[in-house]
Amino acid sequence: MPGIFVTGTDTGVGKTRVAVALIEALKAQGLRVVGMKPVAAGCDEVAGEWLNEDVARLRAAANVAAPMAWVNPYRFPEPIAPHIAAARQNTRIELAPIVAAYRELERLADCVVVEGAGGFRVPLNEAEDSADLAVALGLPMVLVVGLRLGCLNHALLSAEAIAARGLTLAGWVANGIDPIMALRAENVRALRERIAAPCLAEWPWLEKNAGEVTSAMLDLGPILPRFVRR
Ligand SMILES: Nc1ncnc2c1ncn2[C@@H]1O[C@H](COP(=O)(O)OP(=O)(O)OP(=O)(O)O)[C@@H](O)[C@H]1O
Ligand SMILES: C[C@H](N)[C@H](N)CCCCCC(=O)O
Ligand SMILES: [Mg+2]
Repeated sequence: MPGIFVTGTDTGVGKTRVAVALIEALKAQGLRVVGMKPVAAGCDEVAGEWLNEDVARLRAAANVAAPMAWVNPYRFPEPIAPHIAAARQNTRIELAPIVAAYRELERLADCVVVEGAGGFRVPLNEAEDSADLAVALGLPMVLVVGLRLGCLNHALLSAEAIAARGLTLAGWVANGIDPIMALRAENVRALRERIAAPCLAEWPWLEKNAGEVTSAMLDLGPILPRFVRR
């Protein structure tokens, strides 16, 4: 059964929010959904274990329980570039165990929502990057665009790179991460005119206490057929 790979124009652009919203929206369709964060850099120590906040949020949103080793095969304490974080722990991130963990999750659920680390070309080891992981998993992509000055270039480069790898951009989300961005609507329009894939959501800047996103905040319509059993 299929999954979806959530990437972004950068780190800190709202990928986890979108991944959680996708999980919520897919659950609302009656599907069994699990999240996956293959590589997480930046952990808190909880009861002697390293725990990453994104991983905790994806697990909390899922309606399928899965072992931590499958949901998050690689975790590193420092919130830094993953290949550097791995090297500093004398580890090398390998794609094969991630793909194997994904296959296990695929067996458990109707849909696996995978959140990448940072943007599409973030290195994972000296030779491979997040784009190679997306290709190895062969998943359709959702691109989260963090709306701020500079995002037009980052979004169009990301969309081009996704296409260049032969991957499908299933949709994108315009996420208002800058509360005082000038002419936000005009910028979103510029992206709508240039990105062929559907815009699944346009989110304003949300106050810290606005709570978690809900399934209602995402238009799953254009990508739902990918998640319905034939
Ligand atoms: N629409 C929004 N309005 C206000 N704040 C937002 C919005 N979207 C995301 N944020 C905030 O921006 C920060 C980054 O969001 P998030 O953690 O989802 O990004 P990310 O792309 O998953 O980052 P990472 O690369 O670390 O996984 C968080 O503090 C989040 O609450
Ligand atoms: C620590 C952070 N929140 C992410 N997990 C990793 C972001 C890596 C970005 C690397 C880069 O593009 O320069
Ligand atoms: Mg995240």
